[in-house]
Amino acid sequence: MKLNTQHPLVLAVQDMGIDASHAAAALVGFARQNGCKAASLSVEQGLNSFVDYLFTHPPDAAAAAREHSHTAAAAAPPPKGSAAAAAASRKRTLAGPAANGGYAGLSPAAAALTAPWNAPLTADEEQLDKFDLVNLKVFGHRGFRPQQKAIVMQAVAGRDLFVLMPTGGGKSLCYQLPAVICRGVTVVVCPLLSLMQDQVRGLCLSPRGGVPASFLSSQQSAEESAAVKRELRKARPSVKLLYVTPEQLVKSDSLRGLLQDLRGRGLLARFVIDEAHCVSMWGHDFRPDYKGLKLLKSAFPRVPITAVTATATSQVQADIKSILGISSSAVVHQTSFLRPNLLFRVVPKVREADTETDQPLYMTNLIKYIKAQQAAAAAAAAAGSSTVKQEPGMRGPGASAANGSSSSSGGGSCSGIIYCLSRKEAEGLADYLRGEGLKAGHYHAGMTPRQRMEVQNDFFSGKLQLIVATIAFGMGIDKPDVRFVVHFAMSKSLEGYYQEAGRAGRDGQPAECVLMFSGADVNRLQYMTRMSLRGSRVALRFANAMEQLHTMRDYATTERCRHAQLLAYFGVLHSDLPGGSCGSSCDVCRGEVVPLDPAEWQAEDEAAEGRDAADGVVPAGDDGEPIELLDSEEEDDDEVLPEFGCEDGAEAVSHSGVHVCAAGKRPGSSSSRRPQVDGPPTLVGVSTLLPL
Ligand SMILES: Nc1ncnc2c1ncn2[C@@H]1O[C@H](COP(=O)(O)OP(=O)(O)OP(=O)(O)O)[C@@H](O)[C@H]1O
Repeated sequence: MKLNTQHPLVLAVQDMGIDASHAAAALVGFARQNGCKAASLSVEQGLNSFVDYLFTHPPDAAAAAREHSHTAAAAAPPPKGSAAAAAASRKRTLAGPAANGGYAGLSPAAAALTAPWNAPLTADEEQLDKFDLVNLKVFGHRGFRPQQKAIVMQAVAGRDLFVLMPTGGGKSLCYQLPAVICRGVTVVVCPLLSLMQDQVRGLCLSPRGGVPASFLSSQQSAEESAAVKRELRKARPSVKLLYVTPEQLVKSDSLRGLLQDLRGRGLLARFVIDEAHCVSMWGHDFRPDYKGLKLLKSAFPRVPITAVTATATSQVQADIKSILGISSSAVVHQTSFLRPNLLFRVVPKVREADTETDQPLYMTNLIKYIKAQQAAAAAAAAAGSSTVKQEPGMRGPGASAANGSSSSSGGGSCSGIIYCLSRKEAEGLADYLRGEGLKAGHYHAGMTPRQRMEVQNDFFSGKLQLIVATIAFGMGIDKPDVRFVVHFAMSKSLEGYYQEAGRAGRDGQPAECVLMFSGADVNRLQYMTRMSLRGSRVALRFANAMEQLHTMRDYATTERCRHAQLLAYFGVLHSDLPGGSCGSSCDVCRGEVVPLDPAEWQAEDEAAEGRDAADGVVPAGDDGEPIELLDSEEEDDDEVLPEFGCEDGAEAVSHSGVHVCAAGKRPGSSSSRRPQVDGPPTLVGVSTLLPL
């Protein structure tokens, strides 16, 4: 390694489990031996000093100026010609290292550069209040979206909160920003391990310097979780956000003991219940362990709670509040559910064979649709436009080939997600699309965590343009430029559909959500629901699941503004869409409905009734594979299985807490399946090299 000795070197280390400080010391020693001025400091030192600064220094220009003169006086002159010298010559240095006791051996200007949020403030920045300043410097946002700031302010004031925002609305900031500002640790309950890992990685590796975050999971090694716990026991833990699964929080006495210890020291800032709809059995993704979270209010009565979800009807909201013990008068923040940039369409899944390809017509149309989308994106990129105007007369994949041209694009890249009902269907369709020259990958819960991570990364990097997936894909996926989401088969509920479809167009640019409707798919879902939830113990849930399925079917088969139907379902039609229809953001309002054949799904419905009377038949999809209503990595999670295993080793399918045993088997308490996980290494710390 050759070092540039002209520049001082700062090694910022976040030590939360891995022994990064040893590595840092070794590197610093090496750098010094090679004539470099070098020092190490912790990333969290920078963040803490910034937060401390905000509390001790009101953001007015005079105070900032005083701080500047104080730090400037204390500063040792940085080496001439260095970046640090340039920084020191700029107007003001925000971070007061002397006051905050950090950065031994570094000049303030050099210290300021070690974490970008400590960089000198511009005159404009000095006018910002602490919320705007943290939003800008730590999260990189120039402003707040509707409701975000009010939520953040109330969180910092210690209120219980209920946050209801659509997919991609910006819910994470509503608890991550208060976590940065507030003293102590914010505990985030998160349903999926992969989601926790993504969030922690995103926070720690932020280009703006990172927010110290970590997680506890049963899939960590003992050393890793011990290191995280050791950090939490410190007088001043560096971790600002700690992610845990509901299972851990409910079942682990030692974790709760640790949290009680933090609470006793005034260092437990808040509980956040992410995907809070999982708490309610009326929600579309009920998960029994979430119900156990009712213990939080009794065990930690003074610790505020934020419940966060993208989908909750008023019944589900009431249920969540009652279970979590959030007072009914707690502030509910609900932003508009209207996503006007999304164009909703429903198209028939025409099964007749295409005479040219011998494939069902819906396959031909799907290919044409995707290629047309890509062509339009390329054309838009070539024309230097970031969007392509949605032209009347354009159709989704169920329409005739002649109409299969594109309707939306957000520029050069054209990513899409295609949701399937079963793993086999997802694999088969991805294969088929690749055969057609499309860059497609598949994703489902049957893949190893490493395989899933690879596919996800390829999708993010653009190596793959299409992901063909079961519903295992998507929660927490923050890819802004997904231009279309096609449902190859309908979802099991309208809430699920809106959440999945809502992964399109998170950047606010035009995007399409196309549902390929077929009576056969209604039948598949209906039959599987019957099989999975029948029995007296779950009678209510069964009835609820069927109602959800029928609401979904009605969405597809009713010729009424699609946006209006969705908003009415969430009970916000009048506030979000005062005119009662979107005007031009759905096939109905654009007069582009491709007619469905009512006889098809009505006949299927009756057929399903008939089949349901016949007993003991394992429901199967077109491909002969059992249909997966439910597809979650959690089925491989040994935190979940013990409570929901099946008798006699019968195969258990699990998704979001709904466990299905093979016909005739009762749910039991087997913990025999302990999966091998070969996922990516658990992230408990990061280190960053920052040359000055
Ligand atoms: N104030 C803001 N300004 C600019 N971008 C923002 C702002 N708030 C959030 N974002 C961005 O919006 C995107 C979506 O945010 P986030 O992931 O929090 O959505 P979400 O509501 O949690 O969605 P989901 O329900 O899908 O998880 C992210 O890329 C985030 O950085």
